[in-house]
Amino acid sequence: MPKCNKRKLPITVQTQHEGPVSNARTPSKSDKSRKKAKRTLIIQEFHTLNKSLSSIRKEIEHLSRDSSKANNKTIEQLKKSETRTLEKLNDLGGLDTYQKQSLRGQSKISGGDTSRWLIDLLFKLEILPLVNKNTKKLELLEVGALSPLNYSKEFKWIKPTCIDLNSQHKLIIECDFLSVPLDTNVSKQFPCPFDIISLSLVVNFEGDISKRGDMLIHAAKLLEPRSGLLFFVLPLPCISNSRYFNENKLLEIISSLGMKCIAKHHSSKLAYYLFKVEKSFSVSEIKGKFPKILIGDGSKKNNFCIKI
Ligand SMILES: C[S@@+](CC[C@H](N)C(=O)[O-])C[C@H]1O[C@@H](n2cnc3c(N)ncnc32)[C@H](O)[C@@H]1O
Repeated sequence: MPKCNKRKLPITVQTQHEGPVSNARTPSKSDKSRKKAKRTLIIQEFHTLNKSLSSIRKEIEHLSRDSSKANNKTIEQLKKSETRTLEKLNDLGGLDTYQKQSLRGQSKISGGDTSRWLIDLLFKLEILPLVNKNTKKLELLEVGALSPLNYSKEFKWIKPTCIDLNSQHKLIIECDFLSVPLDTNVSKQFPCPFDIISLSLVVNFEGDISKRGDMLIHAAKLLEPRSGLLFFVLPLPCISNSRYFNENKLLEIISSLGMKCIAKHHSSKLAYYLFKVEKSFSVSEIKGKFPKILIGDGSKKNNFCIKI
């Protein structure tokens, strides 16, 4: 059974332990908010460094195609920046620490485990519960799973396949979503097509804007034709405050991938969507249709984008 190709992690993973936990007293409210602020800072810093690393590596790749002297000098400088960025990521504790901080903060920072929004919706849409005992369980692919138990209350109806670039549990398959094979015969680990794919706070984690587009394309291809559901969550500022992206652009991309939005919700921090597959699409027809172009400028805006 071919194993899913592991993507090289951008960092040498090195776990940093938090300071000793004192049992002497119950943590006060200010202790908790200090910890929460620290967690948020680590997560934000990790995202920023990860994004810089992606841009630096893309630039090196681009310049390496032309081996002029001037380019060689710039490449050398870029490689130094790459090393410095990797060192900073290492100092933060790497992807492992980022994930542990994200997991601890899942209920607070993300405003709750996002899977609960999906589950409530599946009940509202009468997709759950599965009333007929003989009905096959829903095959769900959870990408970027920090715990294999997010759907434990629904195990009688839902069969999750959990993956992550850096697995935190033996039930989470360590692999890159983009290498999940489309054909079940290639690997029994992945029972595609899937009824549901969860891309919750994963696409914004990827620093390369073209790979973000590739993730949406891959999700659309892996879903059950005409009924598959894509659960998609982004931090709200990605669609509400970006120079290059907004909800209209997201929905245009989704529509060109043959899907339509059947539900959405904006919390104070996150934008939740449920997209449903309606028809097939051709990758060659949509490639190049969604470039990075300025939608609206402003000093307080961010640069989030998804490119196809
Ligand atoms: C913010 S964290 C976890 C998000 C979690 N799903 C949630 O909703 O709270 C993002 C996770 O996505 C994982 N990830 C990012 N890109 C991935 C990819 N291409 N394949 C698999 N996992 C990926 C990262 O390793 C990280 O653990």
